[in-house]
Amino acid sequence: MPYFPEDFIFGVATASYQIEGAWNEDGKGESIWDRFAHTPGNIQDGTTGDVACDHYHRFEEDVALLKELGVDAYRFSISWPRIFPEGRGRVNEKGLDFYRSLTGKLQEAGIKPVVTLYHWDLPQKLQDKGGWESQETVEAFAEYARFLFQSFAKEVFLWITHNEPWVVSFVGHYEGRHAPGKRDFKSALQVSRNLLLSHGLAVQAFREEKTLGSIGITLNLTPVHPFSDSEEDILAAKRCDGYFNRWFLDPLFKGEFPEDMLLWYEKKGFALPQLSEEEKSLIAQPIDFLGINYYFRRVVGKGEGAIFEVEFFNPPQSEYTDMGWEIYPEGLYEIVKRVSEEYQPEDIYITENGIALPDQPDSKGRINDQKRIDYLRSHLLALHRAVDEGCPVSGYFVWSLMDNFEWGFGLSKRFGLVYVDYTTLQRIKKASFYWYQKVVKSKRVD
Ligand SMILES: OC[C@@H]1[C@@H](O)[C@H](O)[C@@H](O)c2[nH]c(CCc3ccccc3)c[n+]21
Repeated sequence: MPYFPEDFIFGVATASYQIEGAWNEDGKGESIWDRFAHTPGNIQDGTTGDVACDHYHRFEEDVALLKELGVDAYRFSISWPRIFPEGRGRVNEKGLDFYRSLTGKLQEAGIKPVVTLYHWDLPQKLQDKGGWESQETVEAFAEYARFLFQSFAKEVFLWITHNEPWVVSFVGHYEGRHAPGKRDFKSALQVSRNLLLSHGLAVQAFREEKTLGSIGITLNLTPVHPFSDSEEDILAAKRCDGYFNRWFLDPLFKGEFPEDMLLWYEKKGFALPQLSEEEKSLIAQPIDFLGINYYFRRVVGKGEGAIFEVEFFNPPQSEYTDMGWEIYPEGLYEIVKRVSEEYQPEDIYITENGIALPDQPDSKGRINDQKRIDYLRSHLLALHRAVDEGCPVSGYFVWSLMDNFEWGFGLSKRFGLVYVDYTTLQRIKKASFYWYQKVVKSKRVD
């Protein structure tokens, strides 16, 4: 019966734009996701985060759910434009008050706050001046981070500078499926560089302000397997591993972008200016932990696709989630082992893992999401193997506490341990809520 260490942290995760609503209340400035979701055609089901779970007004009820769940920690993100409506300069006191109230309620409930500084909702005013392609946003982020370290100097357990710089860079600026909806590979490369620089400046500010707690960054990492053992499929998998994983892991832990990827991009006409020695040491300064978001693996082979010349495969014998993602629990073990051995992070937290299912209440209003219980169990067992083999993993956060606004898919994808009825905003605890409650209490997965 696998037990996790007594001090292992079990939590759940959310993000500001996905749950808060109150998109233009109490002095909050517009974010790029407000703009993106208000632009017809961008969100598959035509919904927006204008209300979402209305967490801004219902946070006390939601903290009560967290207390009932019994989690050790709760990961949430701070909405930058709620604090600085124009991105920098004027502070919106009511925005700051909201997060003071939230952290106060968490403290009362004995739950450790885990704060993500940036989970994609950039102030629109900064986007109007170039967004993450611009040095101004890099500097504004450092000011925003420093202000939060000063404002919450003692009450935060973990600080995460960025959530998934890969998604911000390539889904937001190359694939165009996320805000700001650009489709320009050169912009995506420039954005990835600026996100890393802004991360470095924030870590520096954290150390200078002598803020309590730990600081790190969260990456979405996916094992990449070749479709066959042909030379060209193996090379395609290596390219994809560089694109999805090593592009951020190498600069953060080795101070260099991966050489093979720089050469490949140059060959494709996208030369990235060299990082100066100072920039390399800024990006690669020591962090206290690496956050890993794990959901699925990728299986690839040689393809004619434009920049990467790869083709993605969906193994027919696997099961898939409501997002169309393969269910592959061993991938969590694989990625933790690989990162531990190749990059030797100080510490690792699994900052997201979860599954979207077409959850609906039955005739008695119950939601028996057994498939979510099976998904979480299999991934926790895979994680336990890595912990048992000595990998430095200190915690695990389920995505998500409750159903919420799933970016380009809107409100149609449900990841929560708690169901949200978007017409009444009623919260309904799913079967997985009670299952996870027992895991958190016993530190055991059976
Ligand atoms: O999709 C579920 C969650 C999002 O709701 C979180 O905000 C985000 O941090 C997050 N990342 C991933 C995996 C990476 C990914 C994101 C978007 C598209 C494809 C893969 C899954 N999720």
